[in-house]
Amino acid sequence: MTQAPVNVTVTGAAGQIGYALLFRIASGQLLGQDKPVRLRLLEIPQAVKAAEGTALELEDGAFPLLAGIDIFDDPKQAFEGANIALLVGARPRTKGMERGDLLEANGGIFKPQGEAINAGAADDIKVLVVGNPANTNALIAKAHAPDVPAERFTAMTRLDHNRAIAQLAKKLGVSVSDIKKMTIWGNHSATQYPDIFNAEVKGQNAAEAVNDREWLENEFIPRVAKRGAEIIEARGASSAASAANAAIDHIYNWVNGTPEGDWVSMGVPSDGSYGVPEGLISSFPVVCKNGSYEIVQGLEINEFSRARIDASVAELVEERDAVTKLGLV
Ligand SMILES: NC(=O)C1=CN([C@@H]2O[C@H](COP(=O)(O)OP(=O)(O)OC[C@H]3O[C@@H](n4cnc5c(N)ncnc54)[C@H](O)[C@@H]3O)[C@@H](O)[C@H]2O)C=CC1
Ligand SMILES: O=C([O-])CC(=O)C(=O)O
Repeated sequence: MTQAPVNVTVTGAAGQIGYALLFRIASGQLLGQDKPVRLRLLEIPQAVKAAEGTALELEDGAFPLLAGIDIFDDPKQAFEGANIALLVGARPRTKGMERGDLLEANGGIFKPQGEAINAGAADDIKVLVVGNPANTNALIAKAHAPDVPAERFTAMTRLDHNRAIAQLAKKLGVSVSDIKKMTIWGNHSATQYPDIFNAEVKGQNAAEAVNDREWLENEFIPRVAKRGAEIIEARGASSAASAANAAIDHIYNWVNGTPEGDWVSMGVPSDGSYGVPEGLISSFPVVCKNGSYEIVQGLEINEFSRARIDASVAELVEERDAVTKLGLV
């Protein structure tokens, strides 16, 4: 081992994403093959035993980069010294639950977690919220961590980004690595907007390469935006390994940078770019370098894109207003 272990806190560690995620973190895929990690797992008391079972399996992996595993049911302890926090555990929507109930139940999780991050995380903390509704949960956590720079709170739209690349590659019969500069705008929800007007395929504009408005509007956009539901329908459970994969991609790029000539999508606090109200956690194209990110500036937004970005951002404003009313931000 070449350096001190990085503390990685993972919430919802006993869940299905947690099971797919932890082994990849332990194997060095989250941060890089030269970076040892110490896992700090947070679960609700009823699920601590299951998390302990996963920890036994992690031990059995004999991962050279895994420096230790601690399991907690108290957020204050779990986030102590955290350098990276993956907030996966959330309250899922259950039958008969209204949107307001869901936001309130998640407020009960993300408020104390934000406070715990504020109180005890390391100065270089980077937070990724995966648990849904991811953008607004990130907004709640950020609101309760006033001492942490706001830009350290991000929400996951990388799964949507990866889904969009895969669908576009399939349509054009090219490799996923031929596609660059994909963007997801807005909320991680069915209103999200996957933008191919600014994407490139082998250096050519992707919208021109596709040249099929009917496919774009009626297949590609709804397919990507509703892919979560399609997976649930097929699998009987929501995306787990692909979500874990996207979380790995998100943090890996944030820490190690994005490749030259490309960008990724991240839900980040808006600085007002592209008319998105400041402070909202919305998905943007970002370039990462030296452990930080910047929103890509100067992209052309045509009328078609503008209407879709505005619709998704309007939904984010509604969610923010709802949690403001509940006193959660
Ligand atoms: N942003 C994205 O692209 C995606 C987000 N998701 C979301 O990720 C979340 C997790 O998904 P799964 O792992 O499939 O769910 P799961 O239900 O299998 O696991 C969630 C785990 O979180 C734990 N948990 C609940 N409250 C907690 C708390 N206060 N502190 C710590 N742990 C807590 C539960 O005990 C459970 O073990 C869900 O909200 C899901 O909707 C899923 C796929 C993609
Ligand atoms: O749709 C869901 O419940 C899970 C999710 O966020 C996704 O797969 O994008």
